[in-house]
Amino acid sequence: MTRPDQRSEADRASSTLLEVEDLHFAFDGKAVLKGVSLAIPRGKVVAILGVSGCGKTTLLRHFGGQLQPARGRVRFDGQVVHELDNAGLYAMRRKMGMMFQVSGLFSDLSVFDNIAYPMREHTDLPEDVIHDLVLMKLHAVGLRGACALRTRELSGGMERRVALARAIALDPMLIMYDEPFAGLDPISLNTIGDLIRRLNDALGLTSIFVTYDVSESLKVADYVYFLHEGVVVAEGEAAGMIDSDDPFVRQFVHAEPDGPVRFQYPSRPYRDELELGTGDR
Ligand SMILES: Nc1ncnc2c1ncn2[C@@H]1O[C@H](COP(=O)(O)OP(=O)(O)OP(=O)(O)O)[C@@H](O)[C@H]1O
Repeated sequence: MTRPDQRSEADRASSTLLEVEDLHFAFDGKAVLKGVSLAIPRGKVVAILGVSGCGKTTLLRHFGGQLQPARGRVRFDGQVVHELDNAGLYAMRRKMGMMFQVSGLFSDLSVFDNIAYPMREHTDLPEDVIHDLVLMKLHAVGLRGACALRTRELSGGMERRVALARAIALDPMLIMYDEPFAGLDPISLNTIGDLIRRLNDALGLTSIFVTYDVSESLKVADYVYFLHEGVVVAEGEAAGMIDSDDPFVRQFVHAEPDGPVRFQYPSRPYRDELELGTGDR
């Protein structure tokens, strides 16, 4: 018989698609992640927020197994990512779609062929099926009519949408977005935010995006984590963040220039600096 505490542990594990436990990582001796723990529930849209350089991309690269943790683990769909062999990693990555800030599309291929590319590489589907699937993916992002264009002919917002269609080409369980809103005009930005939400719900995905864009995150995500100096400093339902009195959340949500995230780069006391060269007084 299953004890209630065992059952709740099992329920939690099955409702969580990706779990990060006490993750540590350093680049050349410089600690970037210092014990990050978080959980991404199946079916939800989760935002990971933090200032530029706080380690968001580094964290995503652990999710995909591109980086190995110094300590701690990432568990995806029940498997510890850094314990997988090459075949295991390959199979896991088939379940993940990724959209980067830089689209990574092939500029000399058409929009159609960019979406067809992962299908041709990773499946044995016949061309007529690939044709219909590509049009479905493009339709989902509103760009079926653009299928014959070269990607170099696209605007930044359209390029991002094509990258999104490519990220869902192989019907992933999880889709990860690295700075999906960066550098977009307000209309394209809202379009991408709206697509992240709608595709997640319509396709039964789980979505994670890392960004510094608080206002868009609070509109799109179910749950948000705040990352700062290598750890999660705050988390909660997106809907409750505007009224939060957590100092870190307040600073971020209300874009206050100073607070727990310091305006000044760490330095000696200003008075000491000013007195340099003036001799003892
Ligand atoms: N390959 C690397 N080698 C050495 N240091 C790196 C490398 N990649 C990232 N870093 C450093 O690690 C820290 C975290 O970088 P990361 O790109 O994860 O941050 P981020 O929060 O995604 O920032 P941004 O939004 O600006 O991309 C930064 O200080 C960065 O300079």
